[in-house]
Amino acid sequence: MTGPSEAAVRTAGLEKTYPPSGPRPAVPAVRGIDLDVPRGEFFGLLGPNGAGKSTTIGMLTTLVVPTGGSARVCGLDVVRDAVEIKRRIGVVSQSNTLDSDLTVAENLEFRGRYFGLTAREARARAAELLELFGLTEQRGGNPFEISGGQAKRVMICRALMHGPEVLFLDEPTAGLDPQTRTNLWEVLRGLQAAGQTIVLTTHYMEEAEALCDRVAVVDHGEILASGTVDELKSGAGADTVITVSYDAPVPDTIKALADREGVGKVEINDGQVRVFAAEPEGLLGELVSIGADAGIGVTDASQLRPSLETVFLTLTGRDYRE
Ligand SMILES: Nc1ncnc2c1ncn2[C@@H]1O[C@H](COP(=O)(O)OP(=O)(O)OP(=O)(O)O)[C@@H](O)[C@H]1O
Repeated sequence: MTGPSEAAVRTAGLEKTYPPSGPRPAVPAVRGIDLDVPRGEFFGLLGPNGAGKSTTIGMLTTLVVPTGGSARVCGLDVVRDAVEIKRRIGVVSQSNTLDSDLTVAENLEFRGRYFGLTAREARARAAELLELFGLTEQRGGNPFEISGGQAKRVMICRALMHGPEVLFLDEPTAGLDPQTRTNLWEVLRGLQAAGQTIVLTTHYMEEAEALCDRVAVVDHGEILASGTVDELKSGAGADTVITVSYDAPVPDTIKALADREGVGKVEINDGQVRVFAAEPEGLLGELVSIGADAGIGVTDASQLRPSLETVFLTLTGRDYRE
C-alpha cells in the first residue's frame, strides 16, 4: 500500500471546523485544502497568524481530527492509520516540549527507546545527532537551561531519533533572534540535502523564500496560491508594489496610471495609493509629483521589489504583517 513512490503528503478538500464553545461560534479554521508534497521536497505552509497553518499540520500529524475531506501521509490515512503514521513522522511543535526531568541526551535516548531502539542503539543515535547538530557540549544539560535556538535543535534531534520519513516543523524559528534563525536554516538545509522530506509552517516570508522548494500561501483557512517561489511571483503578476500615502484625498488623475504599459493595477484607499507594476521605473517620482501638483503632501512611500510579500498583497489586497 505504501512505498517510495507514494507522495509524502496528499490532501483533498481537507477541512477542520472547531465546534462552538459557550458564546464562541464554530471556527472554520481550515476550509478545504488540497496539498501534494512529493518525497524529498522542502514544503512550506506560509500565512499570517490565525491562517490555519497549525491546524493543518495538526491534522497531518494526527493530533487534530479533520471534519471534512481527506489527508494521507506516507500513503496512510490520518484518521484510520494514525498509529502507523506516528511511527513514520517526526514532529517539532512551536513550544519547548522537552522533558525537564531528563538531560538533553536522555530526552533523545528516551524517544529512541519508545520507538524500539535498544539502549545501546539509542545512546549511539543520540550521540550522533547531537554531534551533527553541534550540541555535544549540551548533552548533559537541562533542556530548559540552554538557549532557545539550542532547545529547538534538540527538539529536531529528538524528532529525528527514529529516522522519520517526513519531518513536520511548526514555526521552527518563531521567537528566535535573526542570527539563530539563519543558523537553524543551515541545519534544515543540511537535512534536506541528506534526503529528508520536510514540511514546515511559517509566517516569515523570508523563511519560506530561503528554504522551501514549494510554498502554499494560506489565508483564512484556504490556499490562495501554491508553487515554487518563482512561480508564485510571476503567477501572481505583482512584480513591484509601490505604496504612497498622502495627507489628503488623491486626485482622480492617479487612476490614469493604470492605463500605462507595465502597470498592472492601481488601488486607492483613502489617501493611500498602491500601484502594481512590472515596469516600475519612474513611477514613485511620478506619484509624488502628481500629489505636489494637486497641492497635497506625501507622508509615506515604499517600493517593494517582487517577493512573496508582493504576492500576498496582490492576492489579498492586504499588507502582510508579521
Ligand atoms: N482548539 C481550537 N479551538 C477553537 N479554535 C481554534 C483552536 N485552535 C485554533 N483555533 C482557531 O482556528 C483558526 C486557525 O488557527 P491556527 O492556529 O491553525 O492558525 P495558524 O495559522 O497556525 O496561526 P498561529 O501561527 O497563530 O498558530 C484561528 O482562528 C484560531 O483561533
